[in-house]
Amino acid sequence: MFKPELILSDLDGTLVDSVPDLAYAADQMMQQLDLPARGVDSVRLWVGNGVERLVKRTLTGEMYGEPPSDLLAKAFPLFMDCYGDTNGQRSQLYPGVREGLVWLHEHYRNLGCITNKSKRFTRPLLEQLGIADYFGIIVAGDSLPAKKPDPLPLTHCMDFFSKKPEQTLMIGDSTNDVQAARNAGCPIICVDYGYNHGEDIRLSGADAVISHFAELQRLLPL
Ligand SMILES: O=C(O)COP(=O)(O)O
Ligand SMILES: [Mg+2]
Repeated sequence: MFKPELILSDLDGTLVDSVPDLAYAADQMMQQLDLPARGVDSVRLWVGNGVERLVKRTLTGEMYGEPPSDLLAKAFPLFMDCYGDTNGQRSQLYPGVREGLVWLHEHYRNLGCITNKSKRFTRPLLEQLGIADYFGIIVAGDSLPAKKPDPLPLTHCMDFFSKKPEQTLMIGDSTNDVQAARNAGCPIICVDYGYNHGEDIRLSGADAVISHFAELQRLLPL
Protein backbone atom coordinates (compact mmCIF):
# COMPACT_ATOMS: atom_id res chain seq x y z
CA MET A 1 0.00 0.00 0.00
CA PHE A 2 1.27 3.53 -0.83
CA LYS A 3 1.81 6.08 1.90
CA PRO A 4 -1.13 8.52 1.76
CA GLU A 5 -0.63 12.17 2.67
CA LEU A 6 -4.28 12.67 3.52
CA ILE A 7 -6.67 10.18 5.14
CA LEU A 8 -10.43 10.77 4.99
CA SER A 9 -12.76 8.70 7.14
CA ASP A 10 -16.48 8.15 7.05
CA LEU A 11 -18.30 8.40 10.40
CA ASP A 12 -21.42 6.24 10.88
CA GLY A 13 -20.62 2.55 10.55
CA THR A 14 -16.86 3.18 10.25
CA LEU A 15 -15.88 5.01 13.43
CA VAL A 16 -19.13 4.98 15.38
CA ASP A 17 -21.96 2.50 15.86
CA SER A 18 -24.66 5.17 15.81
CA VAL A 19 -27.63 3.01 14.83
CA PRO A 20 -28.91 2.52 18.41
CA ASP A 21 -29.48 6.30 18.68
CA LEU A 22 -30.76 6.69 15.11
CA ALA A 23 -33.25 3.84 15.62
CA TYR A 24 -34.35 5.22 18.97
CA ALA A 25 -35.01 8.64 17.40
CA ALA A 26 -36.77 7.10 14.39
CA ASP A 27 -39.06 5.09 16.66
CA GLN A 28 -39.76 8.11 18.87
CA MET A 29 -40.76 10.02 15.73
CA MET A 30 -43.04 7.18 14.63
CA GLN A 31 -44.64 7.00 18.06
CA GLN A 32 -45.42 10.72 17.97
CA LEU A 33 -47.06 10.21 14.58
CA ASP A 34 -49.04 7.18 15.79
CA LEU A 35 -47.19 4.97 13.35
CA PRO A 36 -45.47 1.61 14.00
CA ALA A 37 -41.91 1.43 15.36
CA ARG A 38 -39.34 0.08 12.86
CA GLY A 39 -36.63 -1.16 15.23
CA VAL A 40 -32.85 -1.32 15.15
CA ASP A 41 -32.52 -4.05 12.51
CA SER A 42 -34.51 -2.11 9.90
CA VAL A 43 -32.85 1.22 10.65
CA ARG A 44 -29.41 -0.41 10.30
CA LEU A 45 -30.28 -1.16 6.66
CA TRP A 46 -31.42 2.41 6.04
CA VAL A 47 -28.51 4.50 7.38
CA GLY A 48 -25.96 6.13 5.09
CA ASN A 49 -27.77 8.51 2.73
CA GLY A 50 -28.43 11.37 5.13
CA VAL A 51 -31.25 12.32 7.48
CA GLU A 52 -33.99 13.08 4.97
CA ARG A 53 -33.60 9.73 3.23
CA LEU A 54 -33.60 7.93 6.60
CA VAL A 55 -36.85 9.68 7.60
CA LYS A 56 -38.43 8.72 4.24
CA ARG A 57 -37.35 5.09 4.70
CA THR A 58 -38.67 5.02 8.24
CA LEU A 59 -42.04 6.47 7.23
CA THR A 60 -42.55 4.16 4.25
CA GLY A 61 -40.68 1.07 5.46
CA GLU A 62 -39.02 1.00 2.03
CA MET A 63 -35.54 1.78 0.76
CA TYR A 64 -36.71 4.11 -2.00
CA GLY A 65 -40.17 4.98 -0.67
CA GLU A 66 -41.56 8.50 -1.03
CA PRO A 67 -44.01 9.46 1.74
CA PRO A 68 -46.72 12.08 1.16
CA SER A 69 -45.07 15.50 1.38
CA ASP A 70 -47.29 16.70 4.25
CA LEU A 71 -46.33 13.64 6.32
CA LEU A 72 -42.65 14.20 5.59
CA ALA A 73 -42.97 17.88 6.51
CA LYS A 74 -44.46 16.88 9.86
CA ALA A 75 -42.07 13.99 10.52
CA PHE A 76 -38.75 15.60 9.61
CA PRO A 77 -38.61 18.18 12.45
CA LEU A 78 -39.78 15.52 14.91
CA PHE A 79 -36.86 13.29 13.92
CA MET A 80 -34.40 16.19 14.13
CA ASP A 81 -35.57 17.02 17.67
CA CYS A 82 -35.61 13.39 18.82
CA TYR A 83 -32.16 12.65 17.40
CA GLY A 84 -30.80 15.93 18.78
CA ASP A 85 -31.94 14.82 22.24
CA THR A 86 -30.60 11.28 21.99
CA ASN A 87 -27.50 11.74 19.76
CA GLY A 88 -24.52 10.07 21.42
CA GLN A 89 -26.38 8.49 24.33
CA ARG A 90 -26.24 4.96 22.92
CA SER A 91 -23.54 5.43 20.26
CA GLN A 92 -20.09 3.96 20.73
CA LEU A 93 -16.78 3.91 18.94
CA TYR A 94 -16.09 0.54 17.34
CA PRO A 95 -13.24 -1.51 18.85
CA GLY A 96 -9.83 -0.29 17.71
CA VAL A 97 -11.05 3.12 16.50
CA ARG A 98 -9.55 5.24 19.25
CA GLU A 99 -6.14 3.56 19.06
CA GLY A 100 -6.33 3.59 15.25
CA LEU A 101 -7.03 7.33 15.19
CA VAL A 102 -4.22 8.02 17.67
CA TRP A 103 -1.86 6.05 15.41
CA LEU A 104 -3.08 7.71 12.19
CA HIS A 105 -2.84 11.17 13.74
CA GLU A 106 0.68 10.51 14.98
CA HIS A 107 1.98 9.08 11.70
CA TYR A 108 -0.11 10.79 9.03
CA ARG A 109 -1.30 14.09 10.57
CA ASN A 110 -3.73 15.13 7.85
CA LEU A 111 -7.07 13.56 8.74
CA GLY A 112 -10.56 14.51 7.62
CA CYS A 113 -13.98 13.17 8.57
CA ILE A 114 -16.66 13.02 5.85
CA THR A 115 -20.18 12.00 6.76
CA ASN A 116 -23.63 12.21 5.23
CA LYS A 117 -24.94 12.93 8.72
CA SER A 118 -26.36 16.39 9.29
CA LYS A 119 -23.95 19.12 10.47
CA ARG A 120 -26.09 19.75 13.52
CA PHE A 121 -25.30 16.26 14.87
CA THR A 122 -21.81 15.62 13.57
CA ARG A 123 -19.46 17.74 15.66
CA PRO A 124 -21.41 17.19 18.90
CA LEU A 125 -21.12 13.42 18.39
CA LEU A 126 -17.40 13.56 17.57
CA GLU A 127 -16.81 15.79 20.59
CA GLN A 128 -18.82 13.61 22.91
CA LEU A 129 -16.81 10.58 21.82
CA GLY A 130 -13.58 12.56 22.28
CA ILE A 131 -12.34 12.22 18.69
CA ALA A 132 -13.14 15.63 17.15
CA ASP A 133 -9.62 16.98 17.61
CA TYR A 134 -8.01 14.28 15.46
CA PHE A 135 -9.61 15.78 12.37
CA GLY A 136 -8.30 18.91 10.65
CA ILE A 137 -11.56 19.13 8.73
CA ILE A 138 -15.06 17.75 9.30
CA VAL A 139 -17.51 17.76 6.37
CA ALA A 140 -21.14 16.84 7.04
CA GLY A 141 -23.92 15.88 4.64
CA ASP A 142 -25.26 19.43 4.53
CA SER A 143 -21.93 21.32 4.72
CA LEU A 144 -21.64 21.49 0.92
CA PRO A 145 -24.11 21.49 -2.02
CA ALA A 146 -23.60 17.71 -2.57
CA LYS A 147 -22.91 14.71 -0.35
CA LYS A 148 -21.39 11.24 -0.95
CA PRO A 149 -21.45 9.47 -3.43
CA ASP A 150 -20.74 12.84 -5.07
CA PRO A 151 -16.97 13.47 -4.96
CA LEU A 152 -17.40 17.06 -3.72
CA PRO A 153 -16.85 16.42 0.02
CA LEU A 154 -13.66 14.51 -0.81
CA THR A 155 -12.31 17.04 -3.29
CA HIS A 156 -13.15 19.81 -0.80
CA CYS A 157 -10.94 18.12 1.82
CA MET A 158 -8.18 17.55 -0.74
CA ASP A 159 -8.25 21.26 -1.64
CA PHE A 160 -8.23 22.18 2.06
CA PHE A 161 -5.01 20.19 2.60
CA SER A 162 -3.63 20.92 -0.91
CA LYS A 163 -3.45 17.19 -1.72
CA LYS A 164 -4.25 15.31 -4.91
CA PRO A 165 -6.51 12.25 -5.24
CA GLU A 166 -3.49 9.97 -5.68
CA GLN A 167 -2.11 11.24 -2.34
CA THR A 168 -5.40 10.59 -0.56
CA LEU A 169 -6.96 7.50 1.04
CA MET A 170 -10.64 7.16 1.93
CA ILE A 171 -11.89 4.79 4.64
CA GLY A 172 -15.58 3.85 4.75
CA ASP A 173 -18.21 1.21 5.30
CA SER A 174 -20.61 1.48 2.37
CA THR A 175 -20.90 1.49 -1.42
CA ASN A 176 -21.62 5.22 -1.05
CA ASP A 177 -18.09 5.69 0.23
CA VAL A 178 -16.63 3.46 -2.50
CA GLN A 179 -18.46 5.40 -5.21
CA ALA A 180 -17.47 8.76 -3.72
CA ALA A 181 -13.81 7.65 -3.64
CA ARG A 182 -13.98 6.35 -7.21
CA ASN A 183 -15.68 9.56 -8.35
CA ALA A 184 -12.93 11.56 -6.66
CA GLY A 185 -10.21 9.27 -8.07
CA CYS A 186 -8.74 8.05 -4.79
CA PRO A 187 -8.30 4.57 -3.29
CA ILE A 188 -10.54 3.27 -0.51
CA ILE A 189 -10.29 0.76 2.31
CA CYS A 190 -13.60 -0.47 3.74
CA VAL A 191 -14.48 -1.89 7.13
CA ASP A 192 -16.81 -4.91 7.09
CA TYR A 193 -18.58 -4.28 10.41
CA GLY A 194 -20.58 -1.18 9.43
CA TYR A 195 -23.75 -0.46 7.49
CA ASN A 196 -23.96 -1.28 3.84
CA HIS A 197 -27.72 -1.61 3.40
CA GLY A 198 -27.47 -5.31 4.23
CA GLU A 199 -25.05 -6.06 1.40
CA ASP A 200 -21.58 -7.57 1.65
CA ILE A 201 -19.06 -4.74 1.34
CA ARG A 202 -16.56 -7.24 -0.12
CA LEU A 203 -18.56 -7.05 -3.36
CA SER A 204 -18.22 -3.27 -3.67
CA GLY A 205 -14.79 -3.19 -5.32
CA ALA A 206 -12.90 -1.47 -2.48
CA ASP A 207 -9.10 -1.73 -2.64
CA ALA A 208 -9.04 -3.60 0.67
CA VAL A 209 -11.52 -4.68 3.34
CA ILE A 210 -10.64 -4.87 7.05
CA SER A 211 -12.56 -6.22 10.04
CA HIS A 212 -11.00 -4.03 12.73
CA PHE A 213 -10.11 -0.33 12.41
CA ALA A 214 -6.67 -0.82 13.94
CA GLU A 215 -5.78 -3.20 11.06
CA LEU A 216 -4.87 0.00 9.22
CA GLN A 217 -1.66 -0.08 11.22
CA ARG A 218 -0.76 -3.33 9.46
CA LEU A 219 -1.81 -2.16 5.98
CA LEU A 220 -0.33 1.33 5.89
CA PRO A 221 3.43 1.96 5.69
CA LEU A 222 5.16 4.18 8.25
O1 LIG B 1 -26.47 8.91 6.48
C1 LIG B 1 -26.02 9.15 7.61
O2 LIG B 1 -26.69 9.68 8.50
C2 LIG B 1 -24.59 8.85 7.99
O3 LIG B 1 -23.79 8.36 7.04
P1 LIG B 1 -22.20 8.24 7.03
O4 LIG B 1 -21.98 6.76 6.98
O5 LIG B 1 -21.82 8.97 5.79
O6 LIG B 1 -21.57 8.84 8.30
MG1 LIG C 1 -20.94 5.04 6.87
